[in-house]
Amino acid sequence: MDMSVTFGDEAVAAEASEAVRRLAEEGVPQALSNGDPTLWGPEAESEARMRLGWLDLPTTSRELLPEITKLVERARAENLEHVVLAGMGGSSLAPEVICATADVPLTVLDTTDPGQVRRALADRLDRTILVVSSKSGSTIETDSHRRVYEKAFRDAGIDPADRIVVVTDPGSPLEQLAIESGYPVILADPNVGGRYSALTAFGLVPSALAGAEVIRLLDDAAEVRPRLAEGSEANPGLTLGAALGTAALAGRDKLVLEDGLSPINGLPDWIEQLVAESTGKQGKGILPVVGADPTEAEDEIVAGIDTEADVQVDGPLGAQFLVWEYATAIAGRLLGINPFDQPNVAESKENTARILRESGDGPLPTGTPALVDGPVEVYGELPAHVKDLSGVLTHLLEQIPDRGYLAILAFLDREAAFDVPVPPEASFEEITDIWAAHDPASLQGLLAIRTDRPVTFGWGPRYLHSTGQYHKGGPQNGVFLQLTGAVEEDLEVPGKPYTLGRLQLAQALGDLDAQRGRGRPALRLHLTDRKAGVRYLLDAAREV
Ligand SMILES: O=P(O)(O)OC[C@H]1O[C@H](O)[C@H](O)[C@@H](O)[C@@H]1O
Repeated sequence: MDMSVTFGDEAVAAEASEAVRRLAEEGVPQALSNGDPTLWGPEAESEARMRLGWLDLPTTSRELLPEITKLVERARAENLEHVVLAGMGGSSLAPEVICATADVPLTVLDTTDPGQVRRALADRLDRTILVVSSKSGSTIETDSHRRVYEKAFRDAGIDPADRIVVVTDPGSPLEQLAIESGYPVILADPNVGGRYSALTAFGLVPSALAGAEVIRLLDDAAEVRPRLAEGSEANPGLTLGAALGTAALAGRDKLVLEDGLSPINGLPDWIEQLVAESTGKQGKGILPVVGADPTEAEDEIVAGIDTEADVQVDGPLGAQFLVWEYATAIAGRLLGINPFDQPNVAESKENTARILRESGDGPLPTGTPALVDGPVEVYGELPAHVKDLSGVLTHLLEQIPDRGYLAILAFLDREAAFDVPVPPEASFEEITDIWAAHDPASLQGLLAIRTDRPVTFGWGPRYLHSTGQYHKGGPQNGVFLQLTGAVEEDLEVPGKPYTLGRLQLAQALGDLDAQRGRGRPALRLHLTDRKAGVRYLLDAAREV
């Protein structure tokens, strides 16, 4: 299957074609293909100089294959069939889509929800292999997962050194720890940023362990690679980047991502991080909208993966990764931003660290609820006429400005809905209905039909490493609805003064501080009983 970018929207096609011509005249496609770090201006140059390694990965990553094969053979020989990946953002989003597309099971831990981590721990610990992936080697969630698993392995009489594999950058504190602990380390290419790292060790190692055929990804990427030097619409990365960039400049800066019934499963979540973190800064950016239907709003453009849309991007997964990365770099140039930094991500992390530090052993600074409706407490400022939960939701929707959006950010257990018992004779449709009725993510669809503005949904803290950059650094027209929940059974983080549940709440509060500090409307709904709270909230949304 060949990589292609085609258009269902003539206006987008015409703008893109004109921009392709201009960019070609300026020599941009050739320069990008050659790894020229000057394409994003003098301020971005030093960062870009060490962030363009992704262009060579279809060739350079092949060096990893013998090492990966050895790891896979060892895991097979020891019957380690449950592959758990601890990694945030760029360190887990690519393996998630690679494994979903290959239809091989991978348990991804990119959460601080104690229930979700407990579920992973309870699943075949005796046959678990844990991949600890972190480029920086200092990400708090990933560090916590490693600590939790080390203890669990030891408690079960298993040597962690037999079960933990580390993927990190050379020289990181995690590399050092791995060496000291006797964990095998696969070093990733340091000249590739996290969200561009799908075809590095970060994408390949966990995916191969889970059973995906990773060489195919490199072969498919290698096949499209020569076209990325071309100065014409035969260059799919140039065409896609020109379309995204010119559409955003013309005001169509909400990018609805659809993968329909495509054989590629879940790529929009990966694109979401790439596009949001790369472009959402200096008050500019492209907002990816995943999991929602197009609204036909004027500021929207729809991209389809192997699916008819304004811009349709067809091709195999390995080539898609490379083409979207190239396109994002092109769109970044057109928008006049540095697509390789994430200047606002640290802010929420710092807020969280401060909140944990200042609260010591005492309660976290949650404040007092402005309203309590059933199992839901509402934190934040509310006008006097708002008396119940559906009033709260209506109030939030009314606050979305022109060209703005609502972001639902759920610091909850992403898998909890699937634990709900289903009758043994239930049909597939009945089962999915039961799940949806217990899934906080259903709130996105329920609120989306009550506004003509985009509604996004992100799981916390996962989104902090993805759209969180856009929410803080992009155009300031977001309205934020946070969901948190009471913790029934918490989990210690060995060697740390916080539990996972405490960390999770501190992360929510830290990001809320960042949004409120910018004057954005932001409310936190706290579910004092999670299961009842989700149902109550979804019912309230139906009444809006
Ligand atoms: O791989 P790590 O260093 O643990 O980083 C994981 C993620 O964390 C940060 O928040 C960055 O903004 C992301 O781009 C990155 O993918």
